[in-house]
Amino acid sequence: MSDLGIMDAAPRRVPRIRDYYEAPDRRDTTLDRWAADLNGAFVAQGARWRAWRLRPILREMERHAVAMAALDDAGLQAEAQAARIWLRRALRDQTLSVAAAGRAFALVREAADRVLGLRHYDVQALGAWAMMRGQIAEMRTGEGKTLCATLAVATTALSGRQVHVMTVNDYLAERDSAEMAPLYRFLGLSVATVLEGQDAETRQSAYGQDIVYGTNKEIAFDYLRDRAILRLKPGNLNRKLDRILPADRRAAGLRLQGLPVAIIDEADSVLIDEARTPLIISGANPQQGGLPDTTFRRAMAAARTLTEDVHFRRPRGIRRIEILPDGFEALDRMADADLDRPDTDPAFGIPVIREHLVYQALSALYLFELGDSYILRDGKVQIVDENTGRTMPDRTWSDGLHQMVELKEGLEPTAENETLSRMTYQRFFRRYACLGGMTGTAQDAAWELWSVYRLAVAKVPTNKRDIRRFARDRVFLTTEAKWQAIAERTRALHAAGAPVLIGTRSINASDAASARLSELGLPHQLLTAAQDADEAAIVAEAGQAGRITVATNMAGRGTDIKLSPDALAAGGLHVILSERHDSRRVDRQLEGRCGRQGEPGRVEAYLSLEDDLMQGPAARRVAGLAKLLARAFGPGAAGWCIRWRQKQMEAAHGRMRRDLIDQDRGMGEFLAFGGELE
Ligand SMILES: Nc1ncnc2c1ncn2[C@@H]1O[C@H](COP(=O)(O)OP(=O)(O)OP(=O)(O)O)[C@@H](O)[C@H]1O
Repeated sequence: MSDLGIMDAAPRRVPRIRDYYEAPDRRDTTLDRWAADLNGAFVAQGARWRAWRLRPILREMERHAVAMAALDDAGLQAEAQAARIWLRRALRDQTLSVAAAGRAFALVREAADRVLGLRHYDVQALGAWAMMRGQIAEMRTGEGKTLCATLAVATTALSGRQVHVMTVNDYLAERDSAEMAPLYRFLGLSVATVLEGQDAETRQSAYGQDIVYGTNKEIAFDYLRDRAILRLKPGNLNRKLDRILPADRRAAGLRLQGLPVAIIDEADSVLIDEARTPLIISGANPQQGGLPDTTFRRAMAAARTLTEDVHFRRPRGIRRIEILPDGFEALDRMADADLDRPDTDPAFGIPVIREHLVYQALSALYLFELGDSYILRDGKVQIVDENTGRTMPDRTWSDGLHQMVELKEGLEPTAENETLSRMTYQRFFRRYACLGGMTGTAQDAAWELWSVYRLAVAKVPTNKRDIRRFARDRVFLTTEAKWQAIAERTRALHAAGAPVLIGTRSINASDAASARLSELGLPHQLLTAAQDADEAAIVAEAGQAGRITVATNMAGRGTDIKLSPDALAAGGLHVILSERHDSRRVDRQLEGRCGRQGEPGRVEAYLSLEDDLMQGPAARRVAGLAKLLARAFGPGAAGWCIRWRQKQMEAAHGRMRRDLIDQDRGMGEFLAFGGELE
C-alpha cells in the first residue's frame, strides 16, 4: 500500500503478490528463510527510516495546540464541525497533507484531554500518523495504543470516511469502544460496537455509524454473510457491496456498507496468526439434508481401529493427519465387510466420503484435545481460539470435523451445514480501501506483512524507558519438576508482596498450576475460557500486592493490569511463562503485561523438555538433541533447543499460510469464472 493510504479516494487495488508467494512450488528451504529474513531486515530498516520521517506531524500538531487550548468546550465542538468541511476539502485532491492532519490531531488531543483526562503523548501521535499513512505502527506493549488510535480514527471519521476499528476479541472491542466513545461523541461522531450474539438489526444499525468497533472475526463474517446473500440473488453477483444504495441494502438484509478504512489493533495477530484459518460461513441446506448420523458413527468406529504409524501418521511440523496406503486398504476391507451386514451404511461405502470422514475422525481423536482446542459447556462443544484463549460459542468446525469431536466426547452429532461462502482473511483485508494497524510485536512479522498486505512496519519509540528485567530461562527435564519450581518461586514472590501472573498454554495446564499452588496453600485466581464471564473483575484485581493469577492467552494481548502502589513498591508485576508458545510474538505479548508505561516488572520463563512444543513426531530430533545436552551438561544447556523448535514452528505456520494463499488464489479464479456464467 502506498504511503498515502488514507488519501486514496478510489478503492484500493488488491496488490499483486509478485515476490515470495508467486513461485507455485516453492517451499521453505534454508536459503528461502535467509531470503525472507533479509527481506524482513530491509523492510524493518526502511520502516525505521519512515518512523523518523513521521516527525513533521508533531510540529504541525504543536502549531495548533495553543489555539485549540484557548477554545472553550463549545468552541472545540464547533471546530470539530468545521473540521468535517476542511478535512473533506483537504481530501478533495486525494491527499491529506501533514498540515491538515496536524490540525485535526491537535483538535482530537485537546478534546481527549478534556473528556477522558488523557492527553496523547507525542509518540502516540507518531503512531497514529503511521497508521494514517497505511503502515503498521509498532508500539511497545502498554504504550497506549487504544488512545493512540483515536487520533487516526477520529480524523478519518471527521473526513467523512467510515472506520472499522478491529481487535482480537469481544472483551477488548467492548472495552475500547466504551472507554473512547465519550471522546468521539464530544466530536460529534457516532460510534457502535459489533459483538458476538447480536441480532441482524443491531448489526445493521451498528454498521451505519461513523466508527465501528468489533473483532476481525465478526466483521469478516458479516462481510461473508453479505457476500452469501448477494450470491443468492441472481444478477447481484458482480455488484460491489459499497455501490448498493442504503435502502436496497436494508431490504436485502445486508449488514455492511462496504470496506472503507480499517484500523487494526494487535495487527500481527489479526493479519498473521488468525490468517491461518480460512473463513467459512455455513448454513442448513434443507434440500441436501447432509449426511446421516450413522455415517459419522461408522467412520468414527473405523478410525478407532486404525493404528498410528501403520495406518496413518502425523507428519513433521504440521498439525495434520496423513492416511497411509495400509490405512486406505484397511478402510476398503471394512467397507467390503459392511456389505454383508444388514445395517450397512451406503454413504460409508463411497470411498471419498469414507476416507474424508475417517480423516476428520482421526483429526478429532489425535489433534484436538479437550481443555486445549475446545471445552464442553451446556452439553455442547465450544471451540477455544488457540491464539486468544477464548471460546467461540457460535462457531463450529466444518466438513464433519465438529460432528467427529462431538462423537469423541459422547455427544449427539449436530446437523451438518453446507458451506455458503468461503474466503481467507488475507483476501478479506486486501479488499479494504485503506488499511493501517498497530501492535507491540510487528518486527518479527515485518516481511510477511509486507509480502501479503504491502504494509510496512514503522517502529515508534517508547514514551518512557523500558525498565523491565528479564531472568535467564530455567529449563527442567520434566513437567513435574517445572511446576514444582514455579510453585516455590510463586510462594516466595507472594510472601514478598509482588503480584504474579503465571501464563499457560491451555486450560489443562492452568488446572495443573492451580493444583500445585493449592497444595502449597497459595490463594490464586484462574483466568481461562472457562472463567470468561469474570474476566474484567479478575484483571482488575491482578495488579494488587501479593495477588496470584494463573491465565491462558486470555491475559495476553490488550490486557491492561493496573498496579496498586504496594505492588509497584514490591517491584511491579512478575510474569512467569510456564511454556513457550508456537510463536515468539505470543510470548512477547505475555511478557508485555508488565513494565507498561515505564513501570517496574520482571519476566521469568520456566520451561521443560516435556512441554507441548517439544512433543510429537515433528519435534523428535530437537527433543532428542535437547535430552542429550541436558544429560551431558544439565537441563539449562538445552534451553536453546526450545527456541530452535519455536523457530521451526513459526516457519511451519508460515508455510501453511502461504499454501492457504495459493489455494485461495485458485479458488478466487474459479469463483470469478462462476460469477461470469451466472
Ligand atoms: N497519554 C496517556 N496518558 C496517560 N495514560 C495513558 C496514556 N496513554 C495510555 N495511557 C494508559 O496506559 C495504559 C496502557 O494502555 P493500553 O492498554 O491502551 O496499551 P496498549 O499499548 O494497547 O497495550 P497492549 O500492547 O498490551 O495492548 C492504560 O492504563 C492507559 O490508560
